[in-house]
Amino acid sequence: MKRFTINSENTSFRFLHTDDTFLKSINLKVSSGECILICGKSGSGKTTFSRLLNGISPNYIEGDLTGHVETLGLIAGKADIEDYVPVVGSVFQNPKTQHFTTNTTYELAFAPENIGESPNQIYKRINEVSEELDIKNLLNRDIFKLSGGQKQQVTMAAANTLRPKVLILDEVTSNLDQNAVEQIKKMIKQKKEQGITIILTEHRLAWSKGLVDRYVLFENGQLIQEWSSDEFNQLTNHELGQKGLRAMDLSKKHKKLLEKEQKSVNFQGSYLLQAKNLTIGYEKKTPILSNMTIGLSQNKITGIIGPNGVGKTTLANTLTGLLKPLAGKILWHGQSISPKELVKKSFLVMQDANYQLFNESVSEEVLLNAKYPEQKTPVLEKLNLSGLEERHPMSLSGGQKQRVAIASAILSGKELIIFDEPTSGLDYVNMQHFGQLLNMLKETDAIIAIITHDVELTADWCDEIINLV
Ligand SMILES: Nc1ncnc2c1ncn2[C@@H]1O[C@H](COP(=O)(O)OP(=O)(O)OP(=O)(O)O)[C@@H](O)[C@H]1O
Ligand SMILES: Nc1ncnc2c1ncn2[C@@H]1O[C@H](COP(=O)(O)OP(=O)(O)OP(=O)(O)O)[C@@H](O)[C@H]1O
Repeated sequence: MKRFTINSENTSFRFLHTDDTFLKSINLKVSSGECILICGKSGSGKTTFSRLLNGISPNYIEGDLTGHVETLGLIAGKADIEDYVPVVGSVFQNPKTQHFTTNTTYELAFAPENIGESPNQIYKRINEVSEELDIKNLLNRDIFKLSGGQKQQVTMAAANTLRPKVLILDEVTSNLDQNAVEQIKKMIKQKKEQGITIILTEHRLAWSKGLVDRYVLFENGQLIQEWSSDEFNQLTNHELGQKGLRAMDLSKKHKKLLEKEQKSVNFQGSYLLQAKNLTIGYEKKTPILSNMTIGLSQNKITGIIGPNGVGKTTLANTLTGLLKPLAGKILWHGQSISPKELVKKSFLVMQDANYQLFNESVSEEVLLNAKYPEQKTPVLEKLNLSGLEERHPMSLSGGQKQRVAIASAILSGKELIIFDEPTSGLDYVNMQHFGQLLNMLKETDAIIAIITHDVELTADWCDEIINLV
């Protein structure tokens, strides 16, 4: 009888303290060297299922598991989490939750050290894996001082140091630029040739072309459809959209995006917020971006794009007053404005929603400092969060957390709202709804900027683009 690397038979799972079984009777068999992509709307159960494959559930995220699910002979519910460590490498949706150390090199050394390897072996592994992903420049750095994309790359490398036979990658490209995505694609191709089994859970599908053998669709905790890559490639964007999925072909959107680029700022124009000769960074000696002149308007959505580590988040921190400029001026209605005043006027939705969810329930979270509390119900409805008002924000799926942070920003009524990678956990439908909310926000005269690597979001919803290089 053929032995599968992953074998799930009638797997069902009910979260602790909940009444209903969430995952329902999942059947999936995956062979060695296969690459499977699990797609589906935000909250459909992609992460919940993948956690049964790497031991996180039910070991850490507890619940009632029935049926049978095994990964390389390790049976969920019976095997300890330590048994999975050497053979299953995982990258979680939010890299922050999985760092064990504060230095990138220590982070890569962590797993091999734990299984008692010699310093020489560890050094060799770090060397190999950082070369493979082209991240040698990120070694020996403070993890907390990395950009979002850089963190994602280090986490990807750390998941690979032990050369696991199965890789579970939860939205690994959501914060990455084109170049970094290409490195990851190259690596996955090599892994497949070596017989490694790969499970991707993704909303952005375009990058997976030519890489994935089978696509499976989750909906409301059920696996409802399966396609070969050929079958999937034949689906039109319209058909994908009907299933709540994003487009496979982004070339037209790319072109449209580049046409929108904001070439230079005309100070005669109506830029409410202007930055003149702005130099930003964390230390005077090593500025991140120098002598920039840019403007943000009311009634327009400005996309801020550029490669990983170029300084997009640093710019957002500066424009919202969290970081002092190293040189240059920020003007509001033509008048100089201090960082303290900027803080009062602005709301920054951070790249990692975990950093800004502090309350006990979704409702409390979105109403904290809300200027428009009466808009709570329609905004939550638009963001598909109705029914989750009493849930603890930390028990939500990645995309749901992201939408809670977005709802807080919209209800805050602040004059300047910057979203840092707001769509990393969002499916097609939620992305469109988010875009529609942005259009409504435009009418309130708020200044809206979006930092993103999401081509679809930028091409569809941004009126102007600031391309940082
Ligand atoms: N500990 C928990 N208790 C109760 N419900 C939970 C818990 N963790 C997750 N859920 C719910 O289970 C559902 C599936 O979540 P999951 O993270 O698997 O979704 P997902 O498809 O990966 O979504 P996303 O694309 O947003 O990451 C969501 O509705 C989520 O709120
Ligand atoms: N607290 C910090 N102290 C020092 N350097 C930092 C700090 N935070 C970020 N950096 C560095 O500043 C540079 C710009 O980072 P930033 O987060 O602004 O990039 P980004 O364009 O938003 O990248 P990404 O697309 O990967 O999110 C990076 O090289 C990063 O390593």
